Amino acid sequence: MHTVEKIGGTSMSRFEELMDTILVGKRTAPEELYNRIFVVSAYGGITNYLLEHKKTGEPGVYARFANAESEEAWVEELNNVQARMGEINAELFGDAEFERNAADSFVIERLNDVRDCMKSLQHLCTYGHFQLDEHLMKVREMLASIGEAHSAYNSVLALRKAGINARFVDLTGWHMDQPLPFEEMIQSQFEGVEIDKEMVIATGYTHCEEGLMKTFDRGYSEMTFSMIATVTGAGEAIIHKEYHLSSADPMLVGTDNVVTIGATNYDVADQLSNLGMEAIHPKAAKGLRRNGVKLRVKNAFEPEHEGTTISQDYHSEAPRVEIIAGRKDVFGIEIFDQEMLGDAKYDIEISKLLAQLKLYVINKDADANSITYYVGGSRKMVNRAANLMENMYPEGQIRLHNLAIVSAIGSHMKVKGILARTVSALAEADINVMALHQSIRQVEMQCVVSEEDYEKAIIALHAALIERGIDDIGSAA
Ligand SMILES: Nc1ncnc2c1ncn2[C@@H]1O[C@H](COP(=O)(O)OP(=O)(O)O)[C@@H](O)[C@H]1O
Ligand SMILES: N[C@@H](CC(=O)OP(=O)(O)O)C(=O)O
Repeated sequence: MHTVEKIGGTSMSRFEELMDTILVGKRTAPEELYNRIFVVSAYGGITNYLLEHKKTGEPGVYARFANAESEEAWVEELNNVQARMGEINAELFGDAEFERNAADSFVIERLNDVRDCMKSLQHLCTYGHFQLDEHLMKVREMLASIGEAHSAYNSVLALRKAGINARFVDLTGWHMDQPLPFEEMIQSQFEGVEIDKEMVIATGYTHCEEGLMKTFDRGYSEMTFSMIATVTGAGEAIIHKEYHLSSADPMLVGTDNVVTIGATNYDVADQLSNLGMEAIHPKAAKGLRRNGVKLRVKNAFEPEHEGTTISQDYHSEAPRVEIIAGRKDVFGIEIFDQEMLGDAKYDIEISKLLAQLKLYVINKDADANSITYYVGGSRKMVNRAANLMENMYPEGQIRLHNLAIVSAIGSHMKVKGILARTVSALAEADINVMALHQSIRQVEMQCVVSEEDYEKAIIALHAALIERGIDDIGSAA
């Protein structure tokens, strides 16, 4: 039985180490090397430059093109991407002339194609019969796909150079006549692949009728990964990350202080992804669950470690907080209006507006005459939302706050006193809790703090709720 294994962008940026761990290492026998399909993401940061920064919304090539900035602005950004890709190729292949030339020519060709398409489109849209808006999604898809084509193609070059029978499965549909539905596209591209004799490196991007970005947006490589696992009937699906899935971000709390999560469930994974830390794309989990494919998250650089199994029915036996997660760069958009009392229209209209502006609502809270939306996105879009809200509700007062959300998450937290312990840990660290959310399901407790308190709050919560533990808290609520 084979496995399907996804390698995230952060890990792809440490490719040489991957060769020694999950890709080749000490494996020599075909049964050790093959029967593994790898699905790769673009190198860390590349999709941000091609589209826009995933968290801050800072514009990349796509955003500059879509915002109708001058041609120079997006062309310059595209040239920067080309230069960055060239640097990655140089770092990876150094003096290996054949591979380096092949890698450079590959990306230059694709970037030239997309540059030509975008210029032609811009020209076409100077005629009133053609509207840029109608074609933007295609441009977005095309640009995104280059990130994954680049990293997959390079991986095959490096593996072949090391004597591995590697095969490039290009799902980007470049020069394809007609897009196929998602599942069919994967089926067709895997026809004739001999997984027991070839190490497949597939692009995390799939060109398909539905539009991968349109349907799933960022983090889409996990959708490709999940579809490949179900279509090819994998025994196990593995996500390789830079660290073990840990009790908090090891970069923030320190690798020695965090503990590795041995097992968790999809509910916890969804809370993480709502905060932007994608243990697994929520929609990708669905396909795997339905088809009974086992899922595991592993540290790409510690291949011997079992990692974390994710299942539907895992629940911690003892009540405890399992993960401290959070998000910086959160904007609180607050509207106060005395007319609001008892009128549901405000919330409906503002939610619609925020969705139109593609601002991601992480959470919201309300009292009698105010609602605050906690959103992620670019400052520019948040300002636009605030201006539009001012026009919609001239009597209302709109305020923006720079915030962070810190959250304690667990599969079994329905116990008395746990919320009090969370809040007092922050108070003891001299952090003001500006808002607090706990839903009745009690899978997470979110504390809204000022942006500058983010790191301090994560460290304080981890120390109080995980390092010191909550053993003395017991009875179920
Ligand atoms: N609870 C956590 N466990 C592990 N890593 C975390 C956690 N929270 C945040 N991170 C951070 O996530 C970063 C990116 O992880 P990863 O998922 O490998 O990226 P990618 O999306 O590129 O696959 C890591 O560098 C780590 O600092
Ligand atoms: N590179 C894409 C797709 C993806 O899934 O990436 P990652 O596995 O690095 O989150 C993105 O940034 O959205």
